[in-house]
Amino acid sequence: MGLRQADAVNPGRDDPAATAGRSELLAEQEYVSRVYARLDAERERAEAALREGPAAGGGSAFQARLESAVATEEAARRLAVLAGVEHGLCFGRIDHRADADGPGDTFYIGRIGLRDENREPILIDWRAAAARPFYTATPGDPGTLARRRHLHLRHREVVRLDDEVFDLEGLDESQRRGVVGEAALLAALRRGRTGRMSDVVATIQQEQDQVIRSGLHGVLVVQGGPGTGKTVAALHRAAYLLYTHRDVLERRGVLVVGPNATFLRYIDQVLPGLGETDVALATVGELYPGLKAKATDTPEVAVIKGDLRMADVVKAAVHARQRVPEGDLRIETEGLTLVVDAAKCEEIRDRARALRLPHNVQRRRFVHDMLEALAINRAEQYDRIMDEPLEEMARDGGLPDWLQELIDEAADEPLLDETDLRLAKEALWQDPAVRSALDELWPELTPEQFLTDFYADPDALAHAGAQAGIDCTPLHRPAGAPWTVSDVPLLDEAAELLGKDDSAEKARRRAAEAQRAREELYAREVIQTVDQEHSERLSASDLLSAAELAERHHDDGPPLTTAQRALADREWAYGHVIVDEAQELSEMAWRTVMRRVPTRSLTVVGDIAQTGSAAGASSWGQMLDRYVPGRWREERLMINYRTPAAIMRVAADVLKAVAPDQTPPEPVRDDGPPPTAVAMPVTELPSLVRSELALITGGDHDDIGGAYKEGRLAVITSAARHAAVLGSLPDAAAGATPDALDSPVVVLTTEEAKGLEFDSVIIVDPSGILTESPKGGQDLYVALTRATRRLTIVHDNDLPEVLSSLERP
Ligand SMILES: Nc1ncnc2c1ncn2[C@@H]1O[C@H](COP(=O)(O)OP(=O)(O)OP(=O)(O)O)[C@@H](O)[C@H]1O
Repeated sequence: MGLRQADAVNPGRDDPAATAGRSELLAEQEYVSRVYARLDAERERAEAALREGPAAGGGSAFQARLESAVATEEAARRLAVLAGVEHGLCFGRIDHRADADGPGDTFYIGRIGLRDENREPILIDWRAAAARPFYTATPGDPGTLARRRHLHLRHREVVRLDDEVFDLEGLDESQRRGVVGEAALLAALRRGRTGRMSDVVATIQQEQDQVIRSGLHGVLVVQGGPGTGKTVAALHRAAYLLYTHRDVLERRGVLVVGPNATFLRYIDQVLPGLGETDVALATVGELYPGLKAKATDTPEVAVIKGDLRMADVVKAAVHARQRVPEGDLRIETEGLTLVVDAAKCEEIRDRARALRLPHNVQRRRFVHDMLEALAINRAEQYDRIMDEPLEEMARDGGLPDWLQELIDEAADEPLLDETDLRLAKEALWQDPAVRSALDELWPELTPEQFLTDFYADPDALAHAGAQAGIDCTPLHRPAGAPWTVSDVPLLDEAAELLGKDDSAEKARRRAAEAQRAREELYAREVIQTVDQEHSERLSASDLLSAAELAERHHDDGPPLTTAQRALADREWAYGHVIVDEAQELSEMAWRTVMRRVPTRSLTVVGDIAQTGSAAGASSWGQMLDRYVPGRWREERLMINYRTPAAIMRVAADVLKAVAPDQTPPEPVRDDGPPPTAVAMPVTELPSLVRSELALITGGDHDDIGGAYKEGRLAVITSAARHAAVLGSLPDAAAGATPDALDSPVVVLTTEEAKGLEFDSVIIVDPSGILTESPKGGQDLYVALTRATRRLTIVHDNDLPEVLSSLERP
């Protein structure tokens, strides 16, 4: 790992090393204060820009409004970035070795880059190439570094320094005396948990750095056991990619897909702390705009809904909504029976289908052709009615020559000319009987209506299932049932196949586009002007393209961020997508995700050994080869930063039993007490929870429902015991709700605990967890690896064999 614990600090007052340490601290404090002063100056400048808008100048009112929009957005964004980086702004320093040309360079590394009044860099952004040695140097391969220093800050005060000296020869005498501190990583890992993930920008490890800085293009799989920092590395990767490819990604956006809302809340502070405030976060259940599906299906139903064959099922079911009548179409209206014969109906349907457009767009052709057939039939019937008196006259004594001539002339003309036909069709479309007959045959459908109807119709389920070779009968459910997470990929599939009849919208947009093209040209000129006027600020063109600016100017109301606009648009194509806990996604969920990133620029983060969903992945190739055959690359993370070694040994026993081909990660921590197993009834949980809480929060708290800043405990239970556990801990938070993270004690199922971590974990009913799902072994492995400090297993004298190595008090 390349980390070396440095010498003990806090020696006596007269100790020369202590004196050197103090002066070193003072020197660093001076530098850090300068950096914060620059941050303050930048903030003041952004605030002033926000207050005052652009400097008054010539130009039209339109130009003034555009300038104001650019300046305001730039200032607001800059302010958000500057506010997010206050904590631990400057955390590192690297000293390059001196060489023949003179002393080596020194750089300070921070969350963002800053320059002094003379435009000289005083803080290097951690993502810049010049900062990379801070993360990659090891004692074995220090590159050109002589020393790496971690600066620990409390608010704006430098409280400790940790040094790793790679080359004592390369340091001068005063620098040698200044070697102080202990390894920063271990200090970071020992911190109490707060219910929110922190960034690790100061202590990124080499293998993680490789993941973070891997190229933008293609699919990168990050496979690693629990606690290896997959999530945290993926989030730093998002920040790195935005920094390095801002031109593409700021416009197209970056999406992070996580397993549930709690998890997203757990990670939502990491990116702002890294200076990135505009990344879209969503669960699979939120990928269909307008819906926040949280409910889950039974494993049997989830497996069916996640099966790739469901794409064919949806297609067959949409096809089944494009019907023709059993025989001829007959519609009673205006005292007539309008008729379109069966062959014509089929011809019309087939012609609409042949367009190979979405259902709702094809419907326009179907309706159009049907109305035409009906109009002609109506005209023919009227014609016959008109002809009847003439026929009678002809029978009774013949027609006068002039009338016969008129009739012969009319016979050569079509029954309806173009205008007659259009008017007739419009009139028929207003006729409720006609409209309902055509709606019945080829209805206009929203994805929600389509899927609701489909689930509620056993015949439709059986028919579409048979066509795709999968039994869909278990999907039957009444209309009005809540949407589940597994429904979302099916809604998305349906949305693709149904499409929207947006002809009216398109016409409006075409007119608007012409107007916008003119505005865009104008905006481009304004951007150039603003760039020149504020050249030392962030360039306006860095932030906004002319098209975007014109579009924003055009809209009323506050401008939306890229992330907001992307999340509201089902057809948005992201510049990069990160999928966390990706092993849980079904084949159908992958289809939904891939649709959102046509460039296939993805980071896929997960652990095949932790797959809990029966519809999830058993290998990465199973899910990815379909989209990028043989073209995805894999990085493996092997070190566990979360779980102490004693706990990890127990987890490894479980992994060996359920997935012998998987290797558990190597724990970096070897502290904390061994995990224990206690046989006791659930009713005794409160006293155990209380004593555990006292240990992780400092001993003076006894309020399970109160809020502590640090120290979190989770009770992870089988579904069978869930209600009983909750009953015995009425003050604890429950379930995967975002608020649960603020509570010191939370009760979770294994599914809900995925991706999270707690100082102390109590697992209730391990036998139940093992046996109640086909992936029970994986679920138990996940539960065992959530603890950062303490683990207790509560059982009913039925400890599974695989946990037999646990200590029993
Ligand atoms: N380089 C690092 N420096 C400090 N802390 C780290 C580092 N890497 C990981 N951690 C910490 O280790 C813990 C586990 O990280 P993370 O949740 O990203 O792991 P994971 O691989 O996603 O785990 P799981 O698969 O169990 O969800 C977190 O508290 C994280 O902050």
